Amino acid sequence: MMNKQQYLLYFIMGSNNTDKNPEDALREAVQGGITSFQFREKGQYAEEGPAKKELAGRLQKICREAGIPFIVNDDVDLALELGADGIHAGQEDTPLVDIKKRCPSSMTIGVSAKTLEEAEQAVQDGADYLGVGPMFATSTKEDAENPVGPGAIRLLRESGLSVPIVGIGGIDAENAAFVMEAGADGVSVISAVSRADDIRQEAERLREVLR
Ligand SMILES: Cc1ncc(COP(=O)(O)OP(=O)(O)O)c(N)n1
Ligand SMILES: Cc1nc(C(=O)O)sc1CCOP(=O)(O)O
Ligand SMILES: [Mg+2]
Repeated sequence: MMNKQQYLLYFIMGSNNTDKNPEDALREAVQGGITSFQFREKGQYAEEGPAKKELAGRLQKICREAGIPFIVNDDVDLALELGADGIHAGQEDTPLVDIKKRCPSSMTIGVSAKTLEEAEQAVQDGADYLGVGPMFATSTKEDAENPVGPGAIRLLRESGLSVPIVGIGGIDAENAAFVMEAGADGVSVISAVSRADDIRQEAERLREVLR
């Protein structure tokens, strides 16, 4: 199970989120201080089948060696086959109750929520953390909704939710503080880190803001 500190800088990446070799990109992000990683292999040119599993295994190994939780996006079968540390599911993905039936209790289960109703339902169904977004405009997720802003996290906290929360969507070193001030335990980022010229330096810059 992930501890609260591990949500601080939650990096997400698939092979199409970087022009670099994904293993090199992840290694650089680890050196820069990311605290957890989600394998999100989807969209154009995404690997599938055995190639997806092999890539996931190579990235999982890097996380293991660094002592960083390795979370799989959407794909419960892959998470179980690899013995991942967790799984993240959106509102349109495998229902949380089904994930809970299949996965060991040691696995961290994250759920996307952008409204109080979705968040309360997810917590009631046993989510270990919530991913709330988009905080800001993003072009990384093709089907992203309109930004809900850090206010969405503030609302969840004011409503009494104490579950770990990460903000996601359009977050970078310039705006991450607004997400934390709203009550988040951490930020989830893709492009701010994966597309940086110097991935290690950008992760370090984010860690500076988050500390
Ligand atoms: C930490 C975190 N929060 C939210 C999401 C988004 O999940 P979802 O809505 O299922 O969208 P996809 O990522 O599957 O496109 C996430 N992946 N991680
Ligand atoms: C994967 C994802 N989920 C979102 C949500 O709002 O649930 S926004 C998003 C994309 C995050 O990428 P970037 O950091 O490059 O904006
Ligand atoms: Mg999903």
